Amino acid sequence: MNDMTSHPVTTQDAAEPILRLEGLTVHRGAAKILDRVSLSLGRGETLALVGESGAGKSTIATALMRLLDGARVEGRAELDGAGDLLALPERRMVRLRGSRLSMIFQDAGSALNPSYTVGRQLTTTLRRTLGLSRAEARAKAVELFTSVGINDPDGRMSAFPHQLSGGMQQRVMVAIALAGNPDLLLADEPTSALDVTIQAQIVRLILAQTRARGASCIFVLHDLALASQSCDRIVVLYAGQVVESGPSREVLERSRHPYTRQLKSCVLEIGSKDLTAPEGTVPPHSEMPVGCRFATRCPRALPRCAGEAPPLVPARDDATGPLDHQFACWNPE
Ligand SMILES: Nc1ncnc2c1ncn2[C@@H]1O[C@H](COP(=O)(O)OP(=O)(O)OP(=O)(O)O)[C@@H](O)[C@H]1O
Repeated sequence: MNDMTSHPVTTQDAAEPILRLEGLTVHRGAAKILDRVSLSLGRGETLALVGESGAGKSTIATALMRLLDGARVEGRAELDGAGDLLALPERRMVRLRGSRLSMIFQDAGSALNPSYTVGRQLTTTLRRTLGLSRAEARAKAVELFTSVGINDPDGRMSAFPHQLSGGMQQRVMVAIALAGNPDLLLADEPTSALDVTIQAQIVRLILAQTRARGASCIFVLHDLALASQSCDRIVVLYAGQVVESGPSREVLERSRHPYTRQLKSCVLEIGSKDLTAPEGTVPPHSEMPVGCRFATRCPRALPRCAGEAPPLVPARDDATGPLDHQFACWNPE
């Protein structure tokens, strides 16, 4: 089993937030896919979004990139020095994508363009984001391929995506995401399409490269053990709402929300991989309770929980800010 406590606790005095997300709400028709999600990310910090399938993790990342289609989005996402990502004109977003913020998608095989060599896809990004000449972009591409662990980087420049393994394709995606020196990386379960043996390597690679550049990263993961080992902070989502958040070690060792406890016990029982969901199912959007959304599955539910949604509150009396440990529960552990 993984050592879930090995990662250092990040302090709240981490630098000024690079991202402040406030009240992100996403509607699809009558369904509220995300409900007032707020989080802060310090410069150079790594944050994991954790929760079962359907919790809304990918929706947060995609909303930040402004790549959600067919959804109504409310809230603010203040990226330091750039303004509110949710309100900027599209032409500003086009410039920011790849240069200030980049996304690494779940399945590199479908995110890469099958018709162009991977070298061309990387050099195109380098030329667009850094304004390099053709020769400069090629040299930089080889350097980037080397830094993400691609063997024979020069030779691989002329490979098409289908000629590479899944792990290599994801390394190419990482190189493309890093090309414009973004200060915020969004990694959406970047290893879900890969063999278990390759998954940890890719997660480590992304975090090492993020840290080496002093960038920040939001990692979408559903493996709580991997999240706590690798990221500074954790945000636990349930049915589109934040139920607990804070420094990884605190959230893990002093979990207050019964759902976090259940996620944790699943990991402890099963080992680090293959997280199965806690017992029961998330209510469908059409039947979402008005009170705590977890109440229908919660072993500690009180009559109050069904009718009144609990607010996020600090886990400790001496808590001072949004980077502290917080939870939303009327009857915490
Ligand atoms: N394009 C879409 N059209 C309609 N509903 C969608 C769409 N994309 C996501 N949803 C719904 O939004 C909710 C949140 O989905 P999302 O993919 O963000 O969850 P997730 O936590 O990332 O799950 P997973 O781990 O399975 O990727 C789900 O109920 C999903 O069915």
